Amino acid sequence: MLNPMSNRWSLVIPVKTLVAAKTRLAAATGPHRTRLAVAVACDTVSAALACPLVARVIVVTADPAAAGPLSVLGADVVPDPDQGLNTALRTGAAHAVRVAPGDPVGALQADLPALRPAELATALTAAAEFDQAFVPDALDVGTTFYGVRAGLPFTPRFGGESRSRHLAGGAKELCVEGIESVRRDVDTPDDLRAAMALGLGGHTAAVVADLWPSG
Ligand SMILES: Nc1nc2c(ncn2[C@@H]2O[C@H](COP(=O)(O)OP(=O)(O)OP(=O)(O)O)[C@@H](O)[C@H]2O)c(=O)[nH]1
Ligand SMILES: C=C(OP(=O)(O)O)C(=O)O
Repeated sequence: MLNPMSNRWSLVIPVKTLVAAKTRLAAATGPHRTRLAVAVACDTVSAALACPLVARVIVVTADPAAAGPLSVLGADVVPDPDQGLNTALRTGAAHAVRVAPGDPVGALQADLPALRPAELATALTAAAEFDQAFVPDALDVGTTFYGVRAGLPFTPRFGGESRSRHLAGGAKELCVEGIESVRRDVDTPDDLRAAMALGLGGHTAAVVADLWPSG
């Protein structure tokens, strides 16, 4: 049964098969690339689970090397049908609706290693005011969060320049202060430096310390 009063979210976090992940960081990370990808996902999932407005995190992945550590952290893991990012997100959302039909459903990128639970709570509180809403990435080109009210169609349009597609799809762009860590996705070495300036989570900080011991 729908619970229109629920303000706790089901969050779907997609994690790509590690052998194909974080390719834009390959030159900077060498053999540590997949380790970094897992660490970044672990920090994202840990921060999401620590957010008081998050009821559950559903990770969608086909990769057992990601599924293991993320389920230990407390995420539910759903198999990825391997038909692209938005299909993975819809699969996770369908699981969320089966488990908790009265809760709003959001999609959060897995590459937010500086994510702060309180900043995620600010974004989720703002999102709850709208039927569908999204948070643009730090460059105002992509998207880091997309969410819908309970019972409404979940239509993510992630991939590349997704900010404009989410706008065109009628989602409200959330322009709120104090959500820098929600917007700070990491795809390139410059992104990683920017996330370091915000403050990395412990998993990612440990890999970065091994990569660049002199800081
Ligand atoms: N489950 C799942 N997650 C995906 C898929 N494609 C992308 N993702 C996730 O979506 C987010 C954005 O992914 P991308 O930017 O396309 O890929 P990336 O691995 O982060 O980086 P690049 O290899 O440099 O493009 C990350 O959280 C990925 O783990 C997919 O097909 N399935
Ligand atoms: C998938 C996306 O981002 P990126 O490829 O930059 O991680 C997106 O912003 O929709």
